[in-house]
Amino acid sequence: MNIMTEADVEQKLATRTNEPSIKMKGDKVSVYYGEKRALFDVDLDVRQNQVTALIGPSGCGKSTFLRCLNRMNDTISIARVTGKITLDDEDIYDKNIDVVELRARVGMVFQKPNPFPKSIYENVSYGPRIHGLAKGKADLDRIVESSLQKAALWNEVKDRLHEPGTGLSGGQQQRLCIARAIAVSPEVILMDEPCSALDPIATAKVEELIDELRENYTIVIVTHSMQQAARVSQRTAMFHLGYLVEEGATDKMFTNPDDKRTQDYITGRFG
Ligand SMILES: Nc1ncnc2c1ncn2[C@@H]1O[C@H](COP(=O)(O)OP(=O)(O)OP(=O)(O)O)[C@@H](O)[C@H]1O
Repeated sequence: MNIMTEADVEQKLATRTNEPSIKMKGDKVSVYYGEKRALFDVDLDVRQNQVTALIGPSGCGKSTFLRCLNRMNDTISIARVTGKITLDDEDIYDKNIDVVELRARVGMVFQKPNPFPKSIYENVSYGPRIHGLAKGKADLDRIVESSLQKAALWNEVKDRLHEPGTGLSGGQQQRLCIARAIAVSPEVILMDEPCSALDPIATAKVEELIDELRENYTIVIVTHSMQQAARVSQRTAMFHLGYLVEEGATDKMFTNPDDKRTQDYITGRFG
């Protein structure tokens, strides 16, 4: 007998309604930092090949939720996560999950560009090397080039691959960090305010890149900029005081949200 899994059913329903399928699913996710509870029973789906923006006032739990998606909260000793998070229907908090492999499948780009103090080439080739993804030097060269191409940085750095990554401009460094994330062929890319340290021109470039990356990756982005959320995302999730207030199509969230708190936040009444 052919038994359908929950993911099969979702895929079927998604096809029928023309909705992208669900890549990651948060089910009653709560996070505690010691005694303090930072997230309260968050149910949130992340759809395949879409950009999901997490918005809300400072301290509402956006980054905390983002870090749950690749178990970065494991690195914070006082953090405790409850509830369930799946990636393609697989529980990422299961004891058999290899966290290093999970973080290759669900990559992360941080607020401040953080290239290693190594060459541009080494920044991008490090991940594929330690994950054994290249079959020799030529293959590694190919991965480095294609990752830099996909991060829209190749033309600017192809003649200086062996110079330090830290010598690039802020915007270039952030695209280098995106290339580094892409190099291990992730399925999901998490971005925590990736443009907050960039000037408007570099920000526009990264936003354009995010839109292109959506074709091949699923993206979740934390942003303080309402304009950015509206420009780059298809879905928006609004957080407030550790609760998910509402989630929906970005167009609707910015024109006709259901919750007054969303309305107040997007119109700049608080936050
Ligand atoms: N490492 C930590 N240790 C203790 N408390 C933390 C830690 N990280 C976050 N918190 C607390 O958890 C709550 C949610 O923080 P979080 O950084 O997730 O919010 P945020 O919405 O991303 O905020 P911001 O927009 O300011 O970055 C806050 O009250 C914060 O002080």
